[in-house]
Amino acid sequence: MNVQLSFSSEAFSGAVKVTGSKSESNRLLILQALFPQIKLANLSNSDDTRVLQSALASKEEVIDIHHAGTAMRFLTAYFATKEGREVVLTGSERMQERPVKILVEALRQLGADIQYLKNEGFPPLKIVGQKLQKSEVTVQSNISSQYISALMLIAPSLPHGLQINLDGKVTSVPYIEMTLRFLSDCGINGSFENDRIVIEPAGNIPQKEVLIESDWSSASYFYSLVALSEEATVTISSYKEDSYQGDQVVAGIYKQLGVQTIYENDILHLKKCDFKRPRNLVLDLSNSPDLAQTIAVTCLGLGIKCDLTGLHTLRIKETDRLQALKTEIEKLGGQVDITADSLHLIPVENLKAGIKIATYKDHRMALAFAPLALKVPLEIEEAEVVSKSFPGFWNDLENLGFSVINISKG
Ligand SMILES: O=C(O)C1=C[C@@H](OP(=O)(O)O)[C@@H](O)[C@H](O)C1
Ligand SMILES: C=C(OP(=O)(O)O)C(=O)O
Repeated sequence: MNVQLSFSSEAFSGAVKVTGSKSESNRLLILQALFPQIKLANLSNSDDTRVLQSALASKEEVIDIHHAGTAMRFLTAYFATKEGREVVLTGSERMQERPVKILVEALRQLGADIQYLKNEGFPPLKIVGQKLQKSEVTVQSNISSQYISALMLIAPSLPHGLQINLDGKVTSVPYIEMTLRFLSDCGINGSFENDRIVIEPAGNIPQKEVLIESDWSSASYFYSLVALSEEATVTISSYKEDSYQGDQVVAGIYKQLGVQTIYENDILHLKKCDFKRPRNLVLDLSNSPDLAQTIAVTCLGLGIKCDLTGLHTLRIKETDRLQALKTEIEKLGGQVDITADSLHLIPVENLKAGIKIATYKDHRMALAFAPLALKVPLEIEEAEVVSKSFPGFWNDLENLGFSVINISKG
């Protein structure tokens, strides 16, 4: 499905209920599988959460988690501890190119039995569950925090808990902190100081209901919409000021781009306001990599230069996001230079109209470029990709007054 997007006016208002955070949901589903006394509310309706949930319920030998990176990494650790269970964990073509070796090596240090079925270091994996007895592991920490969260999530179920020694500069730190906070909320003691994480074995975990906050990465697309509008107020729910999600920094970043955030109970009011246009927006996004595409596209739409650094993880996500951004922004007339870990954008005064944006099976390409329709009509290819994190997105855009026309490919 391709969609043609346009907007008749640059002024709009409306309210949107955003689904639960997929990062929070996927951590809590693993914890719930280990400790069934945990109950969850406002679970994400994203594909990535659905595949994880059905994988946990599955009795099949082959489990396909499609494009879901957290599901791949968290389930690798989870099944490695399931004594007596044998599974083959596989995923989409792209998932079979996303590295998992660091995690597999770490689990093997603990005594896990995991074999690569195709290419060394990549899914599919054959996992034969074992009783893991060791209590200390060293893991390379500059490639993906998901490996570390995966180890932390199984840690309380190990007989002696786990000490995780982090080797190298730690990336995507807020996601590790989120994992630690949920462990603590569930009554599990742990600490994360410098290059060491310690998680104690779970004692008697009390009954616990956890309310999952809505997704801040998804919220970023509404920040972009408001920033690109002439005048807009969008109300999104359900959020909290003391979020566990690192992508909450979007509120501070978009303040510089003319979006005011007002917290009212669990509702966020995003309001277009006067602002002093930065000449060049300079940001290190190593703690919030999923915001990079949103911010680059907003800057393109506002005609603001930007220098984004800390993007070393972007090349191994759903697609090579640095290359994908460069290709699509250049189609619209902008100029982009990329390195292994940075992106430099020089915007263009008049964006080219009617461009087809390719999405490379990456939900965030579709989600990030859609708000640009406030500035120029455009087409998003394979628009259904948004369901990886945000299935209701196109409906929500229509409710805000966008014209979203489903057209056939070509
Ligand atoms: O733990 C998580 O929920 C995530 C961690 C991040 O990945 P990396 O640590 O690989 O950057 C992020 O990009 C991803 O969308 C979700
Ligand atoms: C990188 C992402 O997800 P994952 O790594 O879990 O596939 C994402 O949602 O942007």
